[in-house]
Amino acid sequence: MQIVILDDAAQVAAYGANIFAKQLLKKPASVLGLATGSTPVALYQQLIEKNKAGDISFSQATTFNLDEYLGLTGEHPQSYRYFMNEQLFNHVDIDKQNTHVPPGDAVNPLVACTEYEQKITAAGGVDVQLLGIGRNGHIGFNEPSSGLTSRTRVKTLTKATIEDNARFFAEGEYQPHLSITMGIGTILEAKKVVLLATGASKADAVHSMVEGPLMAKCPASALQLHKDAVIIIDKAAASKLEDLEFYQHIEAENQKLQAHLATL
Ligand SMILES: N[C@@H]1[C@@H](O)[C@H](O)[C@@H](COP(=O)(O)O)O[C@@H]1O
Repeated sequence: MQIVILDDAAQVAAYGANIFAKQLLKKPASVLGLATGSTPVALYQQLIEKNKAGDISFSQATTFNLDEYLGLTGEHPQSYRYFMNEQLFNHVDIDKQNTHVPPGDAVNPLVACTEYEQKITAAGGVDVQLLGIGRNGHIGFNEPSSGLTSRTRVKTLTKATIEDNARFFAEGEYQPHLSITMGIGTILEAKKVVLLATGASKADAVHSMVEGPLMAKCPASALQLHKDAVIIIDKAAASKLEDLEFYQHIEAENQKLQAHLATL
C-alpha cells in the first residue's frame, strides 16, 4: 500500500484527481471505476475543471460504478446513477452510453449482477478504481463479513450504513436496505485502486484497513493484498495510525525517487 497523508480534504481531492487525469492522458480509452458518497465529490469537481480547461478528455473513456441501491431507478435523486450524472457525467465530454452503474431497478437482480461482471470483463477490466470507505470499513457496499473474494452481488446494508446515508434521504422517504455492489474480488482485479478518506470519523476504519489484520470484519483490509493500492488521506483520517511517521517518511523518499526518475 502507498499511504499518502495530506493536510486536508482539498489536497486529498487534488492528489486523487491528478492520478485520474494522468491515467486519461496515458490511455484516453481508460476503463475507470468510480465511487459515490460525499468524499469523491471534490475530486469530480477537479476532473470537471480539467475537462473544461481542455487538459483531459473522457470522450473515449468507459466507467463502471461500484454500487447502487436496489429498488431505486436511475431517475431517483438518491440513486447513485443520478448522483453520478449530477456530480460528473453531465459536466464532462463522456458518452453516457459508456457509463455503467449497476441497475437498481433490475427485474432480476441476480442476472444483472452476472451481466455487470461480464461487461467489466468485456471492457478489458478496470484500469483505476476509485474508492471511499465506510466508517465500518466497507468498500462499495461490501459490509463487514463480506467474502474477500466476492463478486458483484446483492448485499444487505448494515444498520450503521443505513443511518450514515440517511442524511441524503428526506424524512419519511423510502430508503433502500439492499444494494448491488461489485464484490471485493471484483475490486481487487482493478489494475490500480485509489482510496480516499477524510475526517476523524474515518480514522478507526483507516487504522483497521492499513494496520489491522486482513479480515472480513474490515472489508477494506483486503486492499493489503493489492499490488498497486494508493491510500490518500487527510491528517484527521490518519490520526489513529500507529506508524504515521514511517508512512510520511516513505512517501517523502518516494517523492525524491519520482523526482530523480523524471530527470532520466
Ligand atoms: N456505498 C458508498 C461507499 O462507496 C462510500 O465509500 C461510503 C462512504 O461515503 P462518504 O464518502 O460519504 O463518507 O458511502 C456509501 O456507503
